[in-house]
Amino acid sequence: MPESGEGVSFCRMPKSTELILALDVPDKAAAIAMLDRIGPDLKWVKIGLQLFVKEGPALLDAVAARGQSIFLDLKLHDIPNTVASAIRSLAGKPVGLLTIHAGGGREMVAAAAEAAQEALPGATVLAVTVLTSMNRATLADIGVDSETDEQVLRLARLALDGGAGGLVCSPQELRTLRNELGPDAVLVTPGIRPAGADLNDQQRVMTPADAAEQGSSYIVVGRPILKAEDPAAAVKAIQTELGA
Ligand SMILES: O=c1ccn([C@@H]2O[C@H](COP(=O)(O)O)[C@@H](O)[C@H]2O)c(=O)[nH]1
Repeated sequence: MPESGEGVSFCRMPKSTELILALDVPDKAAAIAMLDRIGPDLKWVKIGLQLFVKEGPALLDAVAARGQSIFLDLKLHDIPNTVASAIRSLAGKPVGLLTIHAGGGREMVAAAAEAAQEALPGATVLAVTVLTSMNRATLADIGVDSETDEQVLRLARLALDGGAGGLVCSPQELRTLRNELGPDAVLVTPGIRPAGADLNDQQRVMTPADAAEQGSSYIVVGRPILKAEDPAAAVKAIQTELGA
């Protein structure tokens, strides 16, 4: 819970911020080549839809065998039974973090959390709040007439109430969520761009250093590393920004 002193409210922060590489490459060969180029200093790798759809669950074992922890970013969003069944299909796989969409509702989140407890003990189910590629206008397009941070907070409360172990949000909501949830909440933030980097399709962004300062548990970075001339140097530069 937030602390306050002499009328000023402030929030304690998590001890450190870890980098997760979004391994958005076409296939296993490209994935392994990229991990070889980056080397052993990277602890966390995010496998998303592009790579998982192409290679299937066996890829998880191949990456884990290299000693890296896996964030499986499937953003599951379906009726509760289907989401729970998909998670049960992952039983025994080396997954440390797994995403579902908070927008699937409380029952879906609860079914996912329960299935993960059985099938993936030790994994944290993260609920995606509002995608970092969205803003006030694109939320309005889908009929959500709220400020982005209000919608993030609404979905965050629902997801944690339903049993999610953490949240995916943009770094721009970190201050609000830390104040609300305290230092122990797992807050994972894509939408990270080193100063001067191309935003691509991201809308709600922040630099690695600022996201760390605002209390991100894990930052997720893809294209600024994958497209860099020297991905290992890009990883090192970000880790240095994080104070690692
Ligand atoms: O709200 C979200 C949720 C997930 N992502 C994922 O993170 C990476 C970001 O990649 P960049 O190349 O650094 O933009 C990507 O895999 C997304 O699927 C997100 O961006 N926003």
